[in-house]
Amino acid sequence: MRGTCRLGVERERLEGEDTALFDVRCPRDQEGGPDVAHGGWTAAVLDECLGHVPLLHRVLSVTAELSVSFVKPVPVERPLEVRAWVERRAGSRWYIRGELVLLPNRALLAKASGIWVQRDPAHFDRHQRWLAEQDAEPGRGD
Ligand SMILES: CCCCCCCCCC(=O)SCCNC(=O)CCNC(=O)[C@H](O)C(C)(C)COP(=O)(O)OP(=O)(O)OC[C@H]1O[C@@H](n2cnc3c(N)ncnc32)[C@H](O)[C@@H]1OP(=O)(O)O
Repeated sequence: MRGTCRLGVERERLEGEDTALFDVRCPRDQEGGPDVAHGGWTAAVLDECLGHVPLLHRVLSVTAELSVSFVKPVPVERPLEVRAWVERRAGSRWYIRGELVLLPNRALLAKASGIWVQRDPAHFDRHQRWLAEQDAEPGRGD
């Protein structure tokens, strides 16, 4: 699959059944320090890539948990790669891990693990109904 996104994911592909690879480049406007990515970009791109693994299996899911280790500063505007793989599945829960590396040497820059929960397409309609209830009953809080 080819395309671009605002996070700088340029290409994604499955490698075997349970691993996906993504060509990534941190855009200059995601800079958090001189020539290095903001940590929020690193977390977001790992969320995006790891969360695409269920989608590549035609499963709609949302992030329930995400843990990121920032190993080294991430340079902007350099070719990077995210590798994401399924560690295990339990019912509707996908336990996924991933790594962000600098090409061409594959130096490890960040790693992540998280849980994605399968949802049906009504997930966002359900959210809108919940939001309408919140608006109708300000102060309820649940
Ligand atoms: C249809 C999918 C389309 C996929 C493509 C878009 C990908 C988007 C990728 C993302 O950006 S995900 C964004 C970051 N993640 C989230 O927004 C997830 C927010 N959390 C949840 O929706 C739930 O906590 C979660 C589904 C992860 C938990 O599922 P569980 O099975 O562990 O718990 P449960 O279903 O009991 O839901 C926990 C609470 O969330 C509530 N909930 C679940 N789905 C909801 C919903 N759709 N709208 C409103 N509330 C919802 C649920 O009622 C309950 O509330 P209470 O504790 O008050 O009882």
